[in-house]
Amino acid sequence: MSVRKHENCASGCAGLCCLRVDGMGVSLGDTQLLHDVSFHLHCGEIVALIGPNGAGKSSLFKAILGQFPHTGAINFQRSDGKKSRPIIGYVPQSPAFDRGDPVSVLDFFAAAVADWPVFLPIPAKLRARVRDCLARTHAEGLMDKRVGALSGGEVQRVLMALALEPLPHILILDEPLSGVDIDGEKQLLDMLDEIRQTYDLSILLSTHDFATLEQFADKVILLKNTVLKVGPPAEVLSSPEFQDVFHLRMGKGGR
Ligand SMILES: Nc1ncnc2c1ncn2[C@@H]1O[C@H](COP(=O)(O)OP(=O)(O)OP(=O)(O)O)[C@@H](O)[C@H]1O
Repeated sequence: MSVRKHENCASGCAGLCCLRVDGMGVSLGDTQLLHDVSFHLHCGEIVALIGPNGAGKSSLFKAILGQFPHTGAINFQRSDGKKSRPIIGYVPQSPAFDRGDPVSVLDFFAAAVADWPVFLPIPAKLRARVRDCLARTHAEGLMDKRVGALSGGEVQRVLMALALEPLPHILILDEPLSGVDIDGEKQLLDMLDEIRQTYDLSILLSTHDFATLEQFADKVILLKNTVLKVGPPAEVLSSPEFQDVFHLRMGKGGR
């Protein structure tokens, strides 16, 4: 299922490792949010991070982004085998625009990618660049819409387009499916698959929507302050760890 074009990755993980987290811990003040977190994100993979509220999913993302201090190691393996800082595209949890916000998607995007003041007319060249960026997530038709008038799915497509400029090595999405209806969810998941194939990047996302995991995720990480289980969706969803964390009582016949 995965598109793995980085055959030349030098070492570890059968030469396909993209992001490697080893024994990572995160503490804020006296509170330890994460401990002994280890996992690999392979090139071209879509990996879903699941866990109950407060499990530390957003904190894990923030540590990878360098926003939270951490212990342990977070390494990125480039396709030429060297270690370096990756470009990471990030869409935070529940970003919302004020419903009355008069700023257009074009204005918002131009301000974000080119520091262009919203009160100045946007030159044709910048407009074309914004259109091209939005086209990566099929959101170019939203360019002249007010950001406050976007649906949940449309907000995600615009913010994902922003996270893809410049094209990152890793795309991190914090609960991209929340606030998105069933049709929008299908569109977003199809788009994620298209993005990873087109741009050859790895995607790490958190979700509480377990029903769709088998459709799109190559691998699932079950987190509750540490990694409890990693594996293909079906394996994690049927694991005792998953049942314990979500207080499920399964009969002998499973589901
Ligand atoms: N900046 C912060 N300062 C102090 N505690 C924090 C901070 N950010 C998160 N926490 C705490 O860390 C714990 C993990 O929070 P986090 O947001 O990472 O969990 P989560 O798995 O993303 O939860 P949810 O599924 O509800 O979004 C929570 O108890 C939270 O209160």
